[in-house]
Amino acid sequence: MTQQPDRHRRPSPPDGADVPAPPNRPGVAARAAQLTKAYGEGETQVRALDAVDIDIPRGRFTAIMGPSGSGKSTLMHCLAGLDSVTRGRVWIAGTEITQLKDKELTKLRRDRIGFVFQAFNLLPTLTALENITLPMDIAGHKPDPAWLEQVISAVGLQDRLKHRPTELSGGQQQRVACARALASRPEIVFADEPTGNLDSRSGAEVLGFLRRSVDVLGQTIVMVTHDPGAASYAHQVVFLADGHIVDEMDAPTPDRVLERMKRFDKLRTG
Ligand SMILES: Nc1ncnc2c1ncn2[C@@H]1O[C@H](COP(=O)(O)OP(=O)(O)OP(=O)(O)O)[C@@H](O)[C@H]1O
Repeated sequence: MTQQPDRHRRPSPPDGADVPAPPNRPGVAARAAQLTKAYGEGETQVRALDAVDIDIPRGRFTAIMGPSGSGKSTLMHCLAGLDSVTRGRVWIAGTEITQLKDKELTKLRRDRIGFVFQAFNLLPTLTALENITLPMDIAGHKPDPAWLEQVISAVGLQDRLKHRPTELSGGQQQRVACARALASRPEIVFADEPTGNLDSRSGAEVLGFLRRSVDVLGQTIVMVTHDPGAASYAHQVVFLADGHIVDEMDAPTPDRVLERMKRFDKLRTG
């Protein structure tokens, strides 16, 4: 259980030299190089991310943690092509998304990325199954029946497929949202506080499913969370502070993550 602080970081190339390579290695699902995101201008400018280098390993569950305002959501949004970058480059597998036009980016997000948010965002008039396949139906893609069955059985929703969201518990609704994110077999799934609206038991069910979707179904997941217990379901945790990656932890436990987070509090108050 050793920490490997440099595993996902790459040395920063000097300006104009050694342009970072696209992540052709099969082990890298997403990469950011010198990713900087600033909001606003002049004296009121906030640098939410400051020259971040990160590789997201394929087939692993990565949690992103850090104090409030450290840049977690901004990092996730920039990696997923939901937000533009101020400087730097981002790839999803071999595709540099910071070079794509809006339409191409929309298509890439639809076809290659899955999303799970704190709000379940299910359509109330559709059944669970219809919600799960909706993005693929809109895109005109047919789900692979064997894969869909695997995903539905992994989330434990076989008996609930004809129910509408109001007939499901919060945990079940979020499991529908997870199945929807995985239905198209995306290259990477981004989850932003997926258990933020759930009680601890339902949260554990959802996190257990996310972990199984990596271990059993071979998916890649990146999750932003405030909760050390949630982060402990991941294979590794990346810690952000003030827009920088400041630490990483393999095989996290709730206690070790909590201890690490306390050190941020001490820095702030001490
Ligand atoms: N649209 C925006 N306009 C201006 N500043 C923003 C905007 N979005 C984020 N910021 C600022 O960027 C910094 C990083 O924000 P971000 O939401 O990424 O942090 P976070 O770690 O996800 O925070 P939290 O844990 O509170 O959700 C913060 O200082 C925030 O106020």
